[in-house]
Amino acid sequence: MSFRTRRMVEFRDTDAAGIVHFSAFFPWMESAEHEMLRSLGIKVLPESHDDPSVTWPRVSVSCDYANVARFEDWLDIDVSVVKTGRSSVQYRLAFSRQGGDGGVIPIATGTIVAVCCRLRPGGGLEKAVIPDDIRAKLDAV
Ligand SMILES: CC(C)(COP(=O)(O)OP(=O)(O)OC[C@H]1O[C@@H](n2cnc3c(N)ncnc32)[C@H](O)[C@@H]1OP(=O)(O)O)[C@@H](O)C(=O)NCCC(=O)NCCSC(=O)c1cc(O)c2ccccc2c1O
Repeated sequence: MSFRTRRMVEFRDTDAAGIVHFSAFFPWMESAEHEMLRSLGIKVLPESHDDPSVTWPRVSVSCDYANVARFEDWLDIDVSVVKTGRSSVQYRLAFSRQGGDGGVIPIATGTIVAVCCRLRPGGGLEKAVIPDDIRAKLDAV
């Protein structure tokens, strides 16, 4: 199973060559991940340092590019959980668009590894085991 969302390519996402700049994919990857977490009822960020809920700093992010995308293209983003570890979760974010013939054109594939952490007073991060209820939700994606 995966979570699907969409983004339209805005003018600001494109470069002098008229195609989506490589860096534009990273905010889309992040906001698609957050949208998926919210859809599962998982808080993206604790409200305060006293809030016992967890936070998800990333330790690795990458993106591979297969085909170009252009201004006003609609991109489908399929978010899936590749694996959950003790504290880490690896997401795959597959970008694609519809071709003129109705086929699917792969555009890019991103990977994010986030680590479940609790916020320490003062703002430090402490790695934490992914809580069972959250793991069960993530493993279903
Ligand atoms: C996050 C840390 C506190 C972890 O510390 P520690 O060194 O103890 O971690 P480990 O080495 O034990 O690894 C934990 C866990 O992750 C796996 N892992 C680590 N590195 C990689 C990697 N490169 N690739 C793949 N996997 C990796 C490792 O195998 C372990 O897996 P287990 O499942 O076995 O436990 C510490 O690393 C730290 O503080 N790092 C800096 C984090 C940081 O500053 N990141 C950039 C900014 S974070 C950010 O931008 C951000 C964006 C968001 O969208 C957020 C959304 C919601 C909340 C927060 C967000 C956020 O902070």
